Amino acid sequence: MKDLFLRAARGDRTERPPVWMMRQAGRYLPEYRSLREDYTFLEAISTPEIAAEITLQPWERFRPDGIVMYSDILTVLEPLGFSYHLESGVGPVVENPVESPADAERTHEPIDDHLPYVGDLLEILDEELGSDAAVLGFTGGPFTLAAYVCEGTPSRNFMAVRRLRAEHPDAFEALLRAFTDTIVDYVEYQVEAGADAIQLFDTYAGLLSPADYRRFLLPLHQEIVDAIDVPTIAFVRNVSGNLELLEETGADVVALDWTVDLERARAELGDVAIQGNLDPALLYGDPDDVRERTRAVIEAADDAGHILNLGHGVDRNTPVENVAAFFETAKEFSR
Ligand SMILES: Cc1c2[nH]c(c1CCC(=O)O)Cc1[nH]c(c(CCC(=O)O)c1C)Cc1[nH]c(c(CCC(=O)O)c1C)Cc1[nH]c(c(C)c1CCC(=O)O)C2
Repeated sequence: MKDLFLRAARGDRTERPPVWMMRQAGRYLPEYRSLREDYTFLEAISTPEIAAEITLQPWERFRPDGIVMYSDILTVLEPLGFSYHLESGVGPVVENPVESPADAERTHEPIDDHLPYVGDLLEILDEELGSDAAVLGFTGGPFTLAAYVCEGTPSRNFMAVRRLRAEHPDAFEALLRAFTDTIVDYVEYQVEAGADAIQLFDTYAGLLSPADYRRFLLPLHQEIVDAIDVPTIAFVRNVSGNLELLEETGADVVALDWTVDLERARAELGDVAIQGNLDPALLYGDPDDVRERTRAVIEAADDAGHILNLGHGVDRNTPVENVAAFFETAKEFSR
């Protein structure tokens, strides 16, 4: 329910935790795989009716409290003049990556000119779901997008952007600035189109040292959060030792990966709402274990607002029955 989702996002301890799952629309669902046979990824995300159908597939099965629009963080590359395509077995490939400091100096074209399909999708979802579920928009964060356009392909350690920070700190800052300006316009556009909440996925920002994070990135996260008039969720992986960096963004909800102990997080973070954090790999196990471990997450997060989620996206071959067990455990919980 939308109301339950929004109450928890604002920090209320709710009768049960609202629940959604990162990547809940996607490859673990047979109906998704079948629809994708007819469309490429970029066709699917840029055709509002198809994207809406995909977004609503998990809604039809599990009735989660939050529905995340089917899209990708890389769509904002287009207004900034980057081109990319999805290569099977590799992932998205940026055709004109950042290779020199001059490539980092960019201005963006209007969001509306490039991404009208995102607004159309949010409008369809808002109309379909009404008060039944919160519609979640999202954006990639400046560091994660910068990491991707410097590297050009998926990477384990994104050395190219970290090298840019060391060799050409001004260019590094200019690139983060260009993404932040684009992101601010993009999130305002999503809220206008009907998003009930926005998640900031700066997934890779934990690759920065805490000092660099604080210096280069935190003010930009704050700027993005400030621009959003609906509840915001901040997600960064691998920052378990520095959770205050997420709280200081000013986001309503701090999203945690599964390496964070929730009881410790509660103690460190006080009353801010938290989201997470079951290890997605546990969904390959026995359904009874999934239920037990999910209940343990709910109980550990007990004292203030909690939105139940995984610690990152659901993996592509996850048994649907375990996804169902996860959602059911949240819905059956009561306090
Ligand atoms: C770098 C990056 C990308 N995408 C993303 C990142 C940041 C890091 C992270 O949080 O994982 C994040 C992302 N990707 C997607 C979302 C939507 C939100 C959500 O569903 O929770 C978000 C927030 C959908 C998607 N993005 C993509 C899919 C899969 C599409 C398909 O193959 O059917 C989905 C559902 C494609 C994509 N897009 C990207 C990659 C690397 C891939 C391939 C992934 C893979 O092959 O496992 C770029």
